[in-house]
Amino acid sequence: MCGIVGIVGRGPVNQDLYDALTVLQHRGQDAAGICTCEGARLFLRKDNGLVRDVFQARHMLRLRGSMGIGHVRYPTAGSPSSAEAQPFYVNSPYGITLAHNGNLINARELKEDLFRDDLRHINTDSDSEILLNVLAHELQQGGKLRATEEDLFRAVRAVHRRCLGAYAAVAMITGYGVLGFRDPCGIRPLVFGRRETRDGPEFMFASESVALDALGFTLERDVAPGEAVFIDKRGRVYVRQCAEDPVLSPCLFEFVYLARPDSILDGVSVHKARMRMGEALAEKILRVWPDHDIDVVIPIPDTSRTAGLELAHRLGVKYREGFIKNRYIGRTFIMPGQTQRRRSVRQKLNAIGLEFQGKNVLLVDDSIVRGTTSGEIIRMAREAGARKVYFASAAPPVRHPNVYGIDMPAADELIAHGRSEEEVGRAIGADRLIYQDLADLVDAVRRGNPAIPRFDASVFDGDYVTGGVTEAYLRHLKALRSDAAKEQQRRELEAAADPALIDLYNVS
Ligand SMILES: O=P(O)(O)OC[C@H]1O[C@H](OP(=O)(O)OP(=O)(O)O)[C@H](O)[C@@H]1O
Ligand SMILES: NC(=O)CC[C@H](N)C(=O)O
Ligand SMILES: [Mg+2]
Repeated sequence: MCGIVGIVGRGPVNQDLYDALTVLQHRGQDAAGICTCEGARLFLRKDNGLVRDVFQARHMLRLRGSMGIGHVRYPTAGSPSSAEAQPFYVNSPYGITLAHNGNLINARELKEDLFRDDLRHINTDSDSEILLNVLAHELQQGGKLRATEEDLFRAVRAVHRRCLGAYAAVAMITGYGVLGFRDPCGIRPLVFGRRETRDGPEFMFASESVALDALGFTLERDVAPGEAVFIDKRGRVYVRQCAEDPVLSPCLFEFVYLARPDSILDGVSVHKARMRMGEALAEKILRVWPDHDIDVVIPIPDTSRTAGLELAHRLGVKYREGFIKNRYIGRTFIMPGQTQRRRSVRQKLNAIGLEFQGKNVLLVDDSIVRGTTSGEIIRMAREAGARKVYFASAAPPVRHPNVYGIDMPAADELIAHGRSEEEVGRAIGADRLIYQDLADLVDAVRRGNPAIPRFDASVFDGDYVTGGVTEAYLRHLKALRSDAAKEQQRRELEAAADPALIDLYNVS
């Protein structure tokens, strides 16, 4: 996932965009970018790094204008080069910049079509640059000097016809306004909100509602799957359903891990959904292991805390914070390489010995993906003197690659791939491992909004809601993005004398 934001304001928006990105930092730690618009002029600053490192005071001063978009990146396509940081820009027509969360499955075919039929050059390996150019091409088809909102909606309709995969996006049309749209399955989240000022209302799009809260915007609603919402620079809002058969199918993993607990996505409070996950997991433990001998429940910070607390409560067992997290180390799962992830777990978490000594502990995590965290943490619990180390996961086994914006490209990097639950338990070194059932996980989320017709649960069940995910595609993805392939990319980038950024003039 990545985090995206777009604001149409009444005064300068640079600080608000910056603040919103810091609140969305948990969705992407690799690169950050902001593009603002003043009159007919765009200002862009993007680079690799955390938000606080990418934007210095001198950049902020130059990001002028009362509308803009921003992005924090967690790459799922292309390379980690700063040239693939977002927003992306294309000059024709109108000067469009775009920030994207998700992943296009048919990026290869689209790139070929853009080159052969649409005569468009794509300069990077990022699927987001492709999405932008499809949108731009379709807008250009209108052949007008100035686009209307109808032209924008027509272009989004064509994007839906051509693009396959997950895309929640914000696009800024220079001097005109900001457009937010979501793929027909609504896999990745996108909300918009409003803030009243003396000069009139201001509007904001964001991946998660928490960014609206932080900036004093009131959540209006989620952008519906397939829908496009356009806010022009005067603050007029235009809304249109642009997909023929939209079916809301949000990614379950957003609720398990990706989103912040204080967000509300598609009407579901992430915090409450995680509490229900903990309850359901406790019920399962009581069902399959009624005579358990668990002395204490210990969550693995941060994400599993909410589920862990409820689980302990329902089991009637003590809950203790046995691991302390170094608050200056980010999320390990979304780090780019396995060596870095493994090292970071040890640096990030430290055990408080007395919570473990001589006890049978149940460690709880929200999910086990590559098994980096669980394996390391179980070792730490034993070193701290635990007698028995049990492990519970608030999500079912992750056995299939993700193709919709989470960087899990190769099945064989997932610890549960090709392994039974018992085998995973042995592989991570647990005395017993309990996984949530998929039906219980779905129920825990759906109870927050019973109107959600289905979820993308592909990492658990291998059923990809958009269709079109072939064996050949999965092989292609693995070849491009396995840990080994990424390591190679990283080395090549480092070796390049000047990984120059060929893009819109970048504020330096
Ligand atoms: O099996 P793995 O491949 O290790 O992935 C799963 C772990 O990674 C995530 O934690 P992370 O450190 O990213 O973030 P958090 O602090 O939000 O829990 C997640 O919460 C699990 O703990
Ligand atoms: N995680 C995401 O949403 C990634 C967006 C886009 N595919 C990129 O790699 O930059
Ligand atoms: Mg974690």
